[in-house]
Amino acid sequence: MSVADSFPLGAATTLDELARDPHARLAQLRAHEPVSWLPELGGWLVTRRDLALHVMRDAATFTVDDPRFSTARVVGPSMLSLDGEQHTRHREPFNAPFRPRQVRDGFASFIEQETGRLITALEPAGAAELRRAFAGPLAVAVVTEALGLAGAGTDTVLSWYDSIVRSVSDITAGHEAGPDGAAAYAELRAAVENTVADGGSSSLLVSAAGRLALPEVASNAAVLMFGGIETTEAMITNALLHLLGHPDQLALVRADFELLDGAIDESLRLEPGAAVVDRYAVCDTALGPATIRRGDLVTVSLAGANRDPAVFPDPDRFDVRRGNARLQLAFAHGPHHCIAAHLARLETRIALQHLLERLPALRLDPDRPTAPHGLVFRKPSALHVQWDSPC
Ligand code: HEM
Repeated sequence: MSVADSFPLGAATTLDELARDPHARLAQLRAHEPVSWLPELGGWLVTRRDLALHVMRDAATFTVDDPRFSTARVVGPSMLSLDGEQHTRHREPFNAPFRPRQVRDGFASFIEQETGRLITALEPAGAAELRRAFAGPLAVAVVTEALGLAGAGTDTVLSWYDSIVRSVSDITAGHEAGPDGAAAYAELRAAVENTVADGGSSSLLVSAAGRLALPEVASNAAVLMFGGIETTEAMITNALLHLLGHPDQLALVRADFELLDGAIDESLRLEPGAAVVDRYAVCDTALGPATIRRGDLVTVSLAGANRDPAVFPDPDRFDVRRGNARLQLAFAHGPHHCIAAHLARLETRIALQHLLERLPALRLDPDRPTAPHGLVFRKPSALHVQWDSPC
C-alpha cells in the first residue's frame, strides 16, 4: 500500500481548494488525518493544534535549514532559514526594538502619524479600496522605519520587495528565477552597507553590524522586509474584513475599544496572514498517526490549527470576546516565532481604531463582496469600503 492510499483525504485535497476556501477541508483532515500526505503538496500537512505546536517547537527534528527553502536561495542564509546556534546568532542582534515596551516607545507615534496621513488623503472621497490604498502603504512605511535604511524611501523598499517576492515565487513554482530579484537584493545590500558605513545613527542595522558580518546583516534585513510587508497588509485587511462583515461584533468594539485586541486575535485565528509554515524532517520520526521519513517536507497549517475545536469551541465563529483567542498561532511558535509580533499588533490596533474613529459609518461596499484567498498568504484581493463623507 502506498503512502497516498493510507491518506485518502490528503490524496483528494487539491492546492487550488486550499488556496480558495480551505476551512471545510482542513476540518475534515484535522478530524480524520491530522497529519496527512498530500500528493499535490509533495509533503505532509499538519492540521491539529497540538501536533502543529510539537513540530514548531522541535527544531532539532523539524528544521527550516534545507536547500529547498526558496527565500534563502534569493537572499542567502538568515534567521528565517537557520536553526540551532546559528539561528540564535542571526536573530539576537535584531531583537531589542521589537520587545513590547520598545515597540510602544519606538513606533507608536510614527504609526499614528502615518495612519493619520493616509486617512486624511482618503477621507473626502467617501469610498476606497483599503488594501492597496491603506494597509499596504502603512506596512511598507513601518518596515522601512524599523530597518532604518539610510536614503531608502517606501517606494524603493516596495520595488525591492516586489522583485524579491517574484524571484522567490518563481523558485517555489520550480522555475528559474529572473534577474530582477538578484538585482534588487544587490541594491538592498548596497543600501545596508552605506547605512552601516555612515554609522553613528540609531539604525538597527548599524547595531546588528557590531555582531554580524555585513552580508549577514543584509540577509536578515531582507527577511525583516520580506516578513513585514505582505503579512501585515494581510493582517490589517483581514481584521477590517472580519469586523466590517460582522456588524454585531463591530458594535461591541465601537462601544469599547478595549475589545479591539481580542478582535485582532480572533481575526488572526480565523485567517492567519501566513496560513502555513514549512519544515523538513531531519530524521525518520513518528508524528501522530504518521511515519515521517528523513528529508520529508512537513507543512504546518496554522489556519488548520487555529480552528481546532479541542481548543476553540465553535471554531468558525468570529467572537471578539472569545476568552482564549490569544492562543492562536498566526505568529508561529518556538524558535521562529515572529520577531515583530508586538509591532504588527500595535500597527493593526492603531490602524483599525483610527479608521473606525475617523470614517463615519465605515462599511463594506455591498456591490463588491470579497473573501480571503491564497495558499500561503491569505487576504482578499481588494477591500472596497464606503463611509459617510463629510462633504
Ligand atoms: C512589521 C511586521 C513584521 C516583521 C518585520 C516580521 C518579521 C519576521 C521575521 C524576521 C521572522 C523570522 C523569525 C525567525 O525565523 O527567527 C518572522 C517570522 C514569522 N512571522 Fe513575522 N513579521 C512581521 C509581521 C508578521 C505578521 C503580521 C504575521 C502574520 C499575521 C507574521 C507571521 C510570521 C510567521 C508565521 C513567522 C514564522 C515563520 C516560520 O516559522 O517559518 N509576521 N517574522
